[in-house]
Amino acid sequence: MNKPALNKPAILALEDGSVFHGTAIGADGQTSGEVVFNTAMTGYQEILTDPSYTRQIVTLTYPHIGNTGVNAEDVESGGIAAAGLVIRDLPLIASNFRSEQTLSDYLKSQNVLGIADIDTRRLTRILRDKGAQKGAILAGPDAEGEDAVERALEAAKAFPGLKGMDLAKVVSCQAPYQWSEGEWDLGSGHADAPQGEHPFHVVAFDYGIKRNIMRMLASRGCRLSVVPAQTPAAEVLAMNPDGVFLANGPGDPEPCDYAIKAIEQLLETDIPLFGICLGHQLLALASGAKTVKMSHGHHGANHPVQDLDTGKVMITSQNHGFAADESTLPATLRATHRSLFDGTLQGIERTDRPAFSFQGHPEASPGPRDVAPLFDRFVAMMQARR
Ligand SMILES: NC(=O)CC[C@H](N)C(=O)O
Repeated sequence: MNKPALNKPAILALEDGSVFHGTAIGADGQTSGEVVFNTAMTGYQEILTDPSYTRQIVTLTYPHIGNTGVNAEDVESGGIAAAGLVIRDLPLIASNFRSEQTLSDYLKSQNVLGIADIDTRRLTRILRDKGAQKGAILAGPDAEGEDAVERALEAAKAFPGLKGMDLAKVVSCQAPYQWSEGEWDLGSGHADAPQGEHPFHVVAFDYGIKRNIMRMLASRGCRLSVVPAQTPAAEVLAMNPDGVFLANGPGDPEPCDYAIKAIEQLLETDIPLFGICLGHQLLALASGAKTVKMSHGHHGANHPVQDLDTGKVMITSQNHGFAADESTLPATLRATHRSLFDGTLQGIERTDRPAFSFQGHPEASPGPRDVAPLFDRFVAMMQARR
């Protein structure tokens, strides 16, 4: 059974003074972070393990979360990265042929807090109207006692906020590694992708990289060397890459000066560059544009994004709270995509060399695949340079 037997209390408090009382479904204790809502109807496991959610507490607008349990194959990184989970209802039973553990047990085993049985519609309306909020969850014994609400509110207000926070270097790998696993398949799972005689050597900066991005590159004939976020450009060039990939990642892109400097230097070469999410924002910054903090960001799996050249609309998965500011693009950058929700810049390319980037990202197995052609484009750029 999924339901906590003892109905342990949990409290969620926001910086604006809002308080929600619910049930603890994960670890006991206290957590704080920026509270954001995600509108995806599926993929809670990919969301929780996306390193870009570091220091964020995620509430899912879809009411039933946990139905399909969790499994070892669908993780996007080594474990849960989100600072906490907020849901309406945890179903009684987790049922799926791939399920290995319940969501509740998974949260507990990773020492991550979760709160259920709260009005996530009320919460989402607050976040939509006031913007992402600093927040805190208290769960279990911490949520008991007369002063529990006061402590929760204090913890919420004490969170410093993500603006100015450099988290890429915090979540990045500490040493380089190789990646060869390809995209998931029902029969073979995550087998190593077959590589031709001359695979493209891609050096990927790990700012908080999601595994499925690496899989999509590997499945397109790339041999990946993943390097820590603070690796200098000279070290990357010494690895003789066919292309360089700039990963997604958490936090504010602006303070990542080491990354911006390395990208500036790589932009002086003719090596193709491809960036996603944080990597997109860093390419913009390294090219002379600016980034801004959005009010509640984009977090979901069905965001329409328009290709400005063809007019075609892609359905994309999104998770970002910062954005490259289109009004600051220098002459060397061209806008290629925009959000059809709110007009936010979603894609750019350099006009003077092979480099481009995109704000949305690919999800693991069930997610939208409209971004796949961007990966093909990167491979075509590397092919053209050979
Ligand atoms: N998914 C990402 O890479 C997010 C980038 C950045 N941390 C943001 O919130 O905008």
